[in-house]
Amino acid sequence: MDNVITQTQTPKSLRSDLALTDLIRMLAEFARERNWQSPQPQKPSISSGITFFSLEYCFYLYVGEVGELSEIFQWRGEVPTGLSDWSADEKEHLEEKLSDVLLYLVRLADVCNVNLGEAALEKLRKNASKYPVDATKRVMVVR
Ligand SMILES: Nc1ccn([C@H]2C[C@H](O)[C@@H](COP(=O)(O)OP(=O)(O)OP(=O)(O)O)O2)c(=O)n1
Repeated sequence: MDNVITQTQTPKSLRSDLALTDLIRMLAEFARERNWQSPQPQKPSISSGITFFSLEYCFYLYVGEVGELSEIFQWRGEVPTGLSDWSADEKEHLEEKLSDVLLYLVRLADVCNVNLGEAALEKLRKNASKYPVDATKRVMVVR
Protein backbone atom coordinates (compact mmCIF):
# COMPACT_ATOMS: atom_id res chain seq x y z
CA MET A 1 0.00 0.00 0.00
CA ASP A 2 2.89 2.35 -0.80
CA ASN A 3 0.66 4.64 -2.78
CA VAL A 4 -1.77 5.38 0.05
CA ILE A 5 -0.84 8.70 1.60
CA THR A 6 -1.40 8.51 5.33
CA GLN A 7 0.74 9.45 8.28
CA THR A 8 0.87 5.86 9.49
CA GLN A 9 1.64 4.24 6.15
CA THR A 10 4.14 6.73 4.77
CA PRO A 11 7.66 5.46 5.52
CA LYS A 12 9.46 7.55 8.11
CA SER A 13 12.34 8.17 5.73
CA LEU A 14 9.92 9.87 3.35
CA ARG A 15 8.43 12.00 6.10
CA SER A 16 11.73 13.31 7.43
CA ASP A 17 13.75 13.70 4.24
CA LEU A 18 11.27 13.90 1.42
CA ALA A 19 12.56 14.07 -2.15
CA LEU A 20 10.72 16.26 -4.63
CA THR A 21 10.30 13.29 -6.95
CA ASP A 22 8.53 11.37 -4.17
CA LEU A 23 6.18 14.27 -3.59
CA ILE A 24 5.42 14.51 -7.32
CA ARG A 25 4.69 10.78 -7.48
CA MET A 26 2.53 10.79 -4.34
CA LEU A 27 0.50 13.80 -5.52
CA ALA A 28 -0.04 12.28 -8.95
CA GLU A 29 -1.18 9.08 -7.26
CA PHE A 30 -3.48 11.02 -4.93
CA ALA A 31 -5.11 12.68 -7.95
CA ARG A 32 -5.22 9.43 -9.95
CA GLU A 33 -6.93 7.50 -7.15
CA ARG A 34 -9.66 10.14 -7.11
CA ASN A 35 -9.83 10.47 -10.89
CA TRP A 36 -8.76 14.13 -10.60
CA GLN A 37 -5.79 13.89 -12.97
CA SER A 38 -7.45 14.35 -16.35
CA PRO A 39 -7.69 17.86 -17.72
CA GLN A 40 -11.36 18.55 -18.36
CA PRO A 41 -12.35 19.86 -21.80
CA GLN A 42 -14.85 22.29 -20.28
CA LYS A 43 -14.85 24.52 -17.23
CA PRO A 44 -14.04 22.82 -13.91
CA SER A 45 -17.15 21.25 -12.51
CA ILE A 46 -18.27 19.95 -9.15
CA SER A 47 -19.86 16.52 -9.04
CA SER A 48 -20.92 14.83 -5.80
CA GLY A 49 -18.69 17.21 -3.88
CA ILE A 50 -15.59 16.28 -5.91
CA THR A 51 -13.65 18.99 -7.69
CA PHE A 52 -12.26 17.82 -11.02
CA PHE A 53 -8.70 18.67 -11.84
CA SER A 54 -7.49 20.74 -14.76
CA LEU A 55 -4.42 22.87 -15.32
CA GLU A 56 -6.46 26.04 -15.00
CA TYR A 57 -8.23 24.92 -11.85
CA CYS A 58 -4.95 23.71 -10.36
CA PHE A 59 -3.59 27.22 -10.80
CA TYR A 60 -6.58 28.76 -9.02
CA LEU A 61 -6.24 26.27 -6.17
CA TYR A 62 -2.58 27.25 -5.84
CA VAL A 63 -3.34 30.99 -5.80
CA GLY A 64 -6.13 30.41 -3.28
CA GLU A 65 -3.74 28.71 -0.87
CA VAL A 66 -1.17 31.50 -1.34
CA GLY A 67 -3.94 33.91 -0.34
CA GLU A 68 -4.71 31.85 2.78
CA LEU A 69 -0.99 31.85 3.65
CA SER A 70 -0.87 35.60 3.25
CA GLU A 71 -3.84 35.98 5.64
CA ILE A 72 -1.80 34.31 8.38
CA PHE A 73 0.77 37.11 8.30
CA GLN A 74 -1.65 39.92 7.55
CA TRP A 75 -1.77 42.63 10.27
CA ARG A 76 0.76 40.86 12.45
CA GLY A 77 3.44 43.46 11.97
CA GLU A 78 6.97 42.31 12.67
CA VAL A 79 7.17 38.52 13.06
CA PRO A 80 10.11 37.16 15.06
CA THR A 81 12.37 34.65 13.31
CA GLY A 82 11.36 31.17 14.44
CA LEU A 83 7.91 32.47 15.45
CA SER A 84 8.84 32.30 19.15
CA ASP A 85 5.67 34.05 20.32
CA TRP A 86 3.24 32.02 18.19
CA SER A 87 0.98 29.41 19.79
CA ALA A 88 1.20 25.73 18.83
CA ASP A 89 -2.13 26.03 16.99
CA GLU A 90 -0.91 29.04 15.02
CA LYS A 91 2.27 27.21 14.04
CA GLU A 92 0.29 24.14 13.02
CA HIS A 93 -1.99 26.26 10.87
CA LEU A 94 1.06 27.85 9.22
CA GLU A 95 2.59 24.41 8.59
CA GLU A 96 -0.63 23.31 6.89
CA LYS A 97 -0.86 26.39 4.68
CA LEU A 98 2.81 26.23 3.68
CA SER A 99 2.26 22.58 2.79
CA ASP A 100 -0.86 23.35 0.75
CA VAL A 101 1.11 25.94 -1.24
CA LEU A 102 3.98 23.51 -1.77
CA LEU A 103 1.70 20.63 -2.77
CA TYR A 104 -0.27 22.70 -5.28
CA LEU A 105 2.92 24.22 -6.71
CA VAL A 106 4.43 20.76 -7.20
CA ARG A 107 1.19 19.48 -8.70
CA LEU A 108 0.88 22.52 -10.97
CA ALA A 109 4.41 22.03 -12.27
CA ASP A 110 3.73 18.35 -12.89
CA VAL A 111 0.48 19.07 -14.75
CA CYS A 112 2.47 21.58 -16.87
CA ASN A 113 5.09 18.88 -17.55
CA VAL A 114 7.75 21.03 -15.88
CA ASN A 115 10.48 19.18 -13.97
CA LEU A 116 10.43 21.42 -10.92
CA GLY A 117 13.58 19.95 -9.37
CA GLU A 118 15.66 20.51 -12.49
CA ALA A 119 14.09 23.90 -13.14
CA ALA A 120 14.84 25.08 -9.58
CA LEU A 121 18.44 23.90 -9.80
CA GLU A 122 18.87 25.69 -13.11
CA LYS A 123 17.35 28.85 -11.60
CA LEU A 124 19.76 28.60 -8.65
CA ARG A 125 22.64 28.44 -11.15
CA LYS A 126 21.33 31.51 -12.95
CA ASN A 127 20.87 33.36 -9.64
CA ALA A 128 24.46 32.56 -8.64
CA SER A 129 25.75 33.91 -11.90
CA LYS A 130 23.54 37.01 -11.74
CA TYR A 131 24.48 37.75 -8.12
CA PRO A 132 28.10 36.63 -7.70
CA VAL A 133 29.58 36.60 -4.22
CA ASP A 134 32.02 39.43 -3.74
CA ALA A 135 34.79 37.56 -1.93
CA THR A 136 36.18 40.67 -0.19
CA LYS A 137 32.95 42.29 0.99
CA ARG A 138 30.85 39.13 1.39
CA VAL A 139 27.77 40.88 0.05
CA MET A 140 25.54 40.20 -2.91
CA VAL A 141 26.31 42.28 -5.95
CA VAL A 142 22.98 43.56 -7.28
CA ARG A 143 23.05 44.55 -10.92
N1 LIG B 1 -8.07 18.47 -6.17
C1 LIG B 1 -7.37 18.50 -5.03
C2 LIG B 1 -7.95 18.97 -3.86
C3 LIG B 1 -7.19 18.98 -2.71
N2 LIG B 1 -5.92 18.54 -2.72
C4 LIG B 1 -5.09 18.58 -1.52
C5 LIG B 1 -3.94 19.55 -1.64
C6 LIG B 1 -4.07 20.46 -0.45
O1 LIG B 1 -3.03 20.13 0.47
C7 LIG B 1 -5.42 20.14 0.18
C8 LIG B 1 -6.38 21.27 0.00
O2 LIG B 1 -7.61 20.85 0.47
P1 LIG B 1 -8.79 21.89 0.78
O3 LIG B 1 -9.18 22.55 -0.49
O4 LIG B 1 -9.84 21.15 1.54
O5 LIG B 1 -8.11 23.02 1.66
P2 LIG B 1 -7.67 23.01 3.17
O6 LIG B 1 -7.14 21.69 3.57
O7 LIG B 1 -6.76 24.18 3.30
O8 LIG B 1 -9.02 23.25 3.97
P3 LIG B 1 -9.58 24.64 4.47
O9 LIG B 1 -9.45 25.60 3.33
O10 LIG B 1 -10.99 24.31 4.84
O11 LIG B 1 -8.73 25.05 5.62
O12 LIG B 1 -5.89 18.96 -0.42
C9 LIG B 1 -5.37 18.08 -3.91
O13 LIG B 1 -4.20 17.68 -3.92
N3 LIG B 1 -6.09 18.05 -5.04
